[in-house]
Amino acid sequence: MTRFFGIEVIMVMGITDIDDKIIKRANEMNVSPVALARIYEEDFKQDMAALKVLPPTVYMRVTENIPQIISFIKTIISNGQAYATSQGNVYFDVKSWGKRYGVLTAVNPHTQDEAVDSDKRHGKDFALWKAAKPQELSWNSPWGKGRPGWHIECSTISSAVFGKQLDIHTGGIDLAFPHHENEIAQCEVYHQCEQWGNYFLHSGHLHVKGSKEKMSKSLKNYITIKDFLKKCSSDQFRMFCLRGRYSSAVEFSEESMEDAKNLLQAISSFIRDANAYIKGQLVCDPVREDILWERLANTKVTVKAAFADDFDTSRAVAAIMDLIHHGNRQLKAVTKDAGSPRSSVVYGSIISYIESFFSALGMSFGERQVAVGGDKSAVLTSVIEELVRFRMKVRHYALALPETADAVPVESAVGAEEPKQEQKEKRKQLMRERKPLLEACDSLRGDLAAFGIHIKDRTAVSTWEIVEGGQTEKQTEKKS
Ligand SMILES: Nc1ncnc2c1ncn2[C@@H]1O[C@H](COP(=O)(O)OP(=O)(O)OP(=O)(O)O)[C@@H](O)[C@H]1O
Repeated sequence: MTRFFGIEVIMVMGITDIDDKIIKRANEMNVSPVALARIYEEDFKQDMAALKVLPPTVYMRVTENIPQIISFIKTIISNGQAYATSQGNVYFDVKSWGKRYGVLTAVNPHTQDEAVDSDKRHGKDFALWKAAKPQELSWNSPWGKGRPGWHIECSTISSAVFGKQLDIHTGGIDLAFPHHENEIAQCEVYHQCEQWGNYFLHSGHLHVKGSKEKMSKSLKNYITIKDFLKKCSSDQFRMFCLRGRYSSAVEFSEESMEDAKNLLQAISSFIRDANAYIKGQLVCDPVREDILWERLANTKVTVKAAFADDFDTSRAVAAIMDLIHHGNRQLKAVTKDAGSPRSSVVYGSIISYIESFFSALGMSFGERQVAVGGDKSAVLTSVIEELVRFRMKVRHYALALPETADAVPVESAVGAEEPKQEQKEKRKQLMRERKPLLEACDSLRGDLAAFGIHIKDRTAVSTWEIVEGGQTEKQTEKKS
C-alpha cells in the first residue's frame, strides 16, 4: 500500500503471550508461561525477518495490557452486553445483541447452538474474562482472579491505538469466525458505533500438496520456516505466494516451488541480458523502441489496476512476465556488430521498473545488489572476476586465428606469395596447438559451474554469475 499507492500504514500486531496452550506447555516444561511466550515471540520475529516480512509499527503484548482489557470489559458490562457469573467468568451476551452478530460471516446467533456445559447462558456466548484455575498465572479483577479471553485482547489493543475506527483488520481465514465476529461485537458495543472495522483482509491457507487439511501445528503436516529456508530463498517463497491471490488457498509442493524458481530465473536472465545490451556487450539487431515504450506504459497501468483490485498479485506478476517476454523478443543477438543504433534507455527503464516492482514486494534482482556475506564475499567476487578475465584473455588468444597471411603472427609470417594451401595448413597447425587452451577454458567453466559460478561467453566478453539453488545471487560483468 505504501510503495504502490503512497498510503502511510500504521500496523499493530498483537502478541498473545497467555492462553491455554501456552499455560499447558509451560507447565510441562516447568517454566513461566510469559517466559515461554517470549522465546517463541523472538523465534517468530527472526523467522519473519528471514522471510523479509516487514515488522509492524508496534508489537503489543496481551500481558502488558491487562488493566486496559479489564476496563474494556467493564464498559461492555455497563453497556448491558456482558454478564459476570458466580464462578468469576465474564461472557459476552451474543443473543441479546443478536442483530449485528454475524455481519462478516453470516453466522446466525440464534442457530447452531452447541450444548452449554459451562456457566454461560447460551452456546454462542464467549468468554471475556476467564476465572483462574488452580496454579494458573492470573491477574486481579473486579470478578476475581483470572485472565482475559482471546477475542477481547485484540479488541482492546486495536482500540487502544486506533480508537473507534479501524481501517483494515487482517488475519487467516480461519479467524473470520468466531474470532473476528466476536471482536466486532465487542468493539461496536464498547464504542457504541455502527461499524468499527472497515475492511477485513483474510488470507487463504497454505496446504501441503495432496492433503485436504491446511498446514497446521496440531496435524504435524508442516514444514518450519527454518527448514524451508535451508532449501529455498525468501524470494522464491514470495514468488510462490505472489502467483496466487492472498485470499485463496495455496498448495505447497516441490513443483510449485520449482515453478517459482523458474520464474525468478527468467527474470534474472532478462535483467542480465538487458544489462549486457545496455553496456554494449550484447550486440543485437535494431530494436522497435516504440513498441517497448508502449508495453512498459501498459504494464504500469495493468499492475496498478491489479493491485487496486484487492491486491491481485498474480495478474500483476503476469503483466511483468509479459513485459519481459516482449523485452526478450527484441533482444535478438547477432554475431557481428553492424553498428546498429542501440536502445539502451528503454531497456534501462524496463529494468528499473521491474526492479522497483519486486523491491516493493521484498525481492531483489540485478547486479546493483550488494553481495551478502560481508568482506569475504567481496574478496571472493574479486577473485572470480580476475579468474574469469584471465580465462577470457586465454580464450580470445586461442580463438584469434589468422584469416590470411597478413594476420599470421610475425614470427610465423611468410610472404604474401605464399600459396593459399600452405596458409591453410599453418592455420590448422595453430588450431591444433591452441586446442588444449580452449579445452582448459571449457573445463574451468564446467568446474566452476559445479560451485554455482556460471560463465557465459558472449561475443566480445565473458560474463559470470552465481546461481544458487537455481536463482541468481550476484552477477558482475567485465569488459575486455
Ligand atoms: N495453513 C495455514 N496457512 C496460513 N495461515 C495459517 C495456517 N494455519 C494457521 N494460520 C494462521 O496462523 C495463525 C495461528 O493459527 P493457529 O495457531 O491456529 O495455527 P495452527 O497451526 O492451525 O494451530 P493448531 O494446529 O495448534 O490449531 C492464525 O492467524 C491463522 O490464521
